[in-house]
Amino acid sequence: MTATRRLVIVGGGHMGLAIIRGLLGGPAGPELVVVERSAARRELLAELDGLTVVAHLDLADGDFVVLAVPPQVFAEFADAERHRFTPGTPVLSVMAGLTAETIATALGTTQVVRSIPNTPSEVFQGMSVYHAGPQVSAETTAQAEALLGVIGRVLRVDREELVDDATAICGGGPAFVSYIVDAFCQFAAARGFGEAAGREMAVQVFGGTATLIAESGKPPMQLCHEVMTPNGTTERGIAAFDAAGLKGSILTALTAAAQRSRELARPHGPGCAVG
Ligand SMILES: NC(=O)C1=CN([C@@H]2O[C@H](COP(=O)(O)OP(=O)(O)OC[C@H]3O[C@@H](n4cnc5c(N)ncnc54)[C@H](O)[C@@H]3O)[C@@H](O)[C@H]2O)C=CC1
Ligand SMILES: O=C(O)[C@@H]1CCC=N1
Repeated sequence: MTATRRLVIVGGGHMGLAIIRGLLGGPAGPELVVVERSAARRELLAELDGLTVVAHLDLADGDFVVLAVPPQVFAEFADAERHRFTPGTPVLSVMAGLTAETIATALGTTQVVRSIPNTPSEVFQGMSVYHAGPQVSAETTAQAEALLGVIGRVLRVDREELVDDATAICGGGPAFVSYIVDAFCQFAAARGFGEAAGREMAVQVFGGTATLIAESGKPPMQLCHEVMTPNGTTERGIAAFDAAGLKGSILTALTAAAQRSRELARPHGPGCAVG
């Protein structure tokens, strides 16, 4: 990223802030600027050392732009700001749904990398998936990959539509996992564990299992069966999952999320209003 003058992040919401926190905690890089239109949000962002917070976009040669506004406001943003972009302005979009072509056409730059990161980027445990088409230069691709690499792991895909599926798996994944962790915490609380103890157990089980899956290289269902002592306690629990169709529900949820990403590609289409 040596060629980059400033990293300009547009949108300092949940995802923008997770990226900013990750970048601020990583090795020294170019000047970091966030453009945020909400005054309350700017106040919160201003508490971070090493970050320049502004209300309005202003671009110069050498700036690398990260778009982290909701997809529903992108068209309005592009209408207001396209005059600041040149055909060579490098852009990394983290917006769900919107295709690189839509973004490139709206802003008048050919240099658009489309990605989907996730909130664990804040603690360097992100999982980002990106696509860079043939019109994107090697330099822009390398800058985008280097940025995402500071905040976690990065996977490049050669078909852009896979970014929609990765949006379900990686982008939304932390929400799906947190939802399940919450159920573990609820059970612990109902059985009389204090909140901290329930949280500690649940987090260590999820983190420990993720590490075990990664380090053992074993298929997840093999590890599942290694826990299921015949006629034991876990077998009873998995039978309850199967009876409730849990795995089917998870597949349905991932499919729905990926479908929503594809819907968001049509920002003015039915069902694409904010909220
Ligand atoms: N939250 C997440 O875990 C993930 C979000 N994303 C994507 O990141 C983007 C942002 O999502 P969130 O951070 O969750 O939303 P958010 O609503 O928390 O943040 C969006 C921020 O953009 C600001 N904003 C809106 N229009 C603006 C403009 N014209 N100029 C400057 N700032 C503007 C808002 O004030 C707000 O602070 C979305 O496109 C979403 O699809 C991608 C991956 C994961
Ligand atoms: O829910 C959303 O639309 C965004 C994209 C992936 C995670 N959050």
